[in-house]
Amino acid sequence: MNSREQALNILYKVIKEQKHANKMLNELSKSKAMSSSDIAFIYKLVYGTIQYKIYLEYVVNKIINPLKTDYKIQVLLWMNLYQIKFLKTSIYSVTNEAVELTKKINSNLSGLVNVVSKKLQDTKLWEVNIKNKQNITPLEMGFPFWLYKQIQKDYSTEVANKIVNISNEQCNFSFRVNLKLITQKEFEKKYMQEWDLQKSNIVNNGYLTNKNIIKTKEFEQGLIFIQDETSILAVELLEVKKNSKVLDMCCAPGGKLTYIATFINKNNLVDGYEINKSKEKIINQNLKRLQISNVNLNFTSALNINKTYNRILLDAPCSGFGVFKRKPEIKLKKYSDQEMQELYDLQYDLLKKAVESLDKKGILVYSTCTINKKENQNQIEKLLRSYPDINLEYQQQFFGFEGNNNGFYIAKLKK
Ligand SMILES: C[S@@+](CC[C@H](N)C(=O)[O-])C[C@H]1O[C@@H](n2cnc3c(N)ncnc32)[C@H](O)[C@@H]1O
Repeated sequence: MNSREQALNILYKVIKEQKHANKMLNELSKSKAMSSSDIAFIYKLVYGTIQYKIYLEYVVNKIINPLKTDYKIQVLLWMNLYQIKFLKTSIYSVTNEAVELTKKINSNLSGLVNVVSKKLQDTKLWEVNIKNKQNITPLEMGFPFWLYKQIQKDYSTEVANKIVNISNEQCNFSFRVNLKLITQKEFEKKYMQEWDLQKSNIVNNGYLTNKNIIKTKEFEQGLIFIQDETSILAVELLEVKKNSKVLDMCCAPGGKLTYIATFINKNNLVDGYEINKSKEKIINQNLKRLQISNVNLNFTSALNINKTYNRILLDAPCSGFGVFKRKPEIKLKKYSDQEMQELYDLQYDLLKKAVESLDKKGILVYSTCTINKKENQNQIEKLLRSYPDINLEYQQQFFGFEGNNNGFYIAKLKK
């Protein structure tokens, strides 16, 4: 199977069947079935087509009837337009490859794909002509109108425009040092210059780099852990001490759990809860690589907790509308009202459980990777109204344009 066919199959599964792109791409890359340059090309085709899918579909629909065209062929045409417009691939190679691919899907359609692909090079066709001028940029950036409107309503047009404009950028690559194995001082002495690192402005243990650190022996040996600065911040705000009694209520895949564990004594265990047992493997892989053993994992709902703690992290399940840069398929996700309501209810039930499990003078950090006010500020406001013994010490909505990061929300509360 060649690169374009692989990309098309992955795209179809992501768009039609809501599968996760990064999971399939990682598996493909691990299988070593293709060269690293082919893999890089597939990543580009898949992520780029998803990022701009809404726009690509709009343009392609000017020349085909979507109701009468096989869906896989439509995905192929979106991928073709992405290559022509954004990768500047020659029309000759795009069309030829697409026709060959179509023969495998339905040879009757190869004539149509040939004609449509050639038409897609017409730059007039690429123009966006819609009545609502405010929606032109969101459409050009492949950003869903409903989400643009929601952000405008929650914050402002300026914030919404800034989010749209950066939504297809590659975000900063950041990591933290595994304090279990090496101090920051030792690490910096050895790697600061060699890896051309920049220290984070918002956390103590955070570094930005352009180096592909996943391929280094230091990554394999567990000296570093790739993590957004905002996720690192959520843990640092917990002020974990050596003998703190710590609970991580929603812990898979263990990014924050493994950081918490480095602040407490070796024989002090951090309790991690995770409802999804299928994530046990990935948590254990992270624990093993980072050589961390002072955790006590529980695969059940955090709503079943019946102990108290003086440090609680609730990194809640959320809509994810903050991580378009890393997971562009989030742009294509539309939850029903009922699904959203269930999510709000679960988040609030978990928050209530967290407050009820928190000792006096204890610290609770609530975080999500979304920019949706109803999952963030509104939940905390409601909590503060219901629990007068809880104080808000810090609250920040990161939108993702401040330091080329992802959208993230953090609230730090004290009893
Ligand atoms: C945002 S992720 C957590 C990420 C994790 N804290 C990290 O830093 O690696 C939210 C997790 O909550 C889990 N979850 C959802 N409902 C839960 C519940 N009732 N109890 C415990 N975990 C739950 C999900 O399966 C998901 O793995």
